[in-house]
Amino acid sequence: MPAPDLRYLPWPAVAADLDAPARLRHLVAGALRTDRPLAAWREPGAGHPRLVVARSLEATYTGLPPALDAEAPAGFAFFPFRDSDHNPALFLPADVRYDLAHPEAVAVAATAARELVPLLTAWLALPPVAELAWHHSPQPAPTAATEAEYSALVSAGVAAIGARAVMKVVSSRAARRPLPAGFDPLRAFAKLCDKYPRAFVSLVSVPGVGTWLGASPEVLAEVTAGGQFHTMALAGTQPLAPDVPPQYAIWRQKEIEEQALVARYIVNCFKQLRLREYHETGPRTVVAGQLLHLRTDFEVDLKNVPSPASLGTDMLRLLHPTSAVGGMPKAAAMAFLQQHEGYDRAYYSGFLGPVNVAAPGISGLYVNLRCLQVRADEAVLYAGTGLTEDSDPTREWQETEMKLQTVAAVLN
Ligand SMILES: C=C(O[C@@H]1C=C(C(=O)O)C=C[C@H]1O)C(=O)O
Repeated sequence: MPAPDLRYLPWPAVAADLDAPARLRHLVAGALRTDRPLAAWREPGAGHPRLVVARSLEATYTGLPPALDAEAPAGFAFFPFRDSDHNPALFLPADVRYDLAHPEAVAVAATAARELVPLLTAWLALPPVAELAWHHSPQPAPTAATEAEYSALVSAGVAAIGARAVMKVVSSRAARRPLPAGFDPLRAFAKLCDKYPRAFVSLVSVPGVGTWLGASPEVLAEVTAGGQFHTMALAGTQPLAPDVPPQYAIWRQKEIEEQALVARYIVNCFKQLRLREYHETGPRTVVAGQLLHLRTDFEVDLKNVPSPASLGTDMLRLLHPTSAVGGMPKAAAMAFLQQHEGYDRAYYSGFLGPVNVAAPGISGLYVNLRCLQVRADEAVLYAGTGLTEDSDPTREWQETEMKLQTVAAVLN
């Protein structure tokens, strides 16, 4: 159904014969050429991706996490682990939208139509280009930890837990890999969509910030068409064994405790909001690419809560960064990471996703995991592991190696 606040532009002659993905490329080329921020994503289980292009970089700067209610502006949130000048919190207003399920037109927000329709008409009329000029971060590439360095970080984490400075902390590292010749982020995005149908697959490119690709298994805060709020406690990792059905996976005490801490953290957030009416399902074993995790789902029927419009917003502000990516207690874990981790996570383990794009009142924010940053001549990949008192540095290194494989699939 056409929305009243959108104008639909038909494709000009140069794009008339292009198929839906080629039209996506054509729009992305125009956005990159005119230095506009863009985000493409494919929701878990969805058949088609969507794209938003923001009218300008300035329009994307936001000091706060997005509001998750039907009245809030439509757009795509791209939030760092820690908000800073280098890694600003962004919200790309959905000024230009393209849904590959409806490839016949491009939608422009009525509020931006006067400025954007003439510009968009001009870029869409240009001939399609072969090479796209992706945005790269001006920051130096982060230091990639060696196995010895990562082991020292894990040992420091275990010592901090032993000394009762923290209960849980999630250490992480960056890994640098050369980009294969002719690496094409849009093709990599399509490959991630095919390979990981149950992941939230994303490609974000913002001037002065850079280009990020990912396939996340973890919902941070979701508000569905049926009026449900959903979040999850995801933790514990083991490789998917080829001949063992996931429901037969056996978990060690360490993983069970680690995941239970994340679940408890979510319950505490509900308590802070004095919310008692929620459904908890799990923990159960779920598949994420070549890995298994333990997951508990939390569902709230927004019809049954006193302030349905603000629950999503309030929960998002309490949840990020969850103990699945930071630790517990939150402040102590964040202080530990700041002091010991030794690199800038940037947008890794932040969150991202659409707000009110599919329709007002529908949002899906995911934790930015299993992701990489595309730089001019290399990719930076990120992975972390939840530590408890029993963590073993060699195993934790291997776990990060396994997690890196998810997104490294596009570098082969
Ligand atoms: C931190 C990451 O993953 C998180 C940590 C997990 C763990 O410690 O087992 C599992 C899933 C995620 O919540 C990552 O993928 O980098």
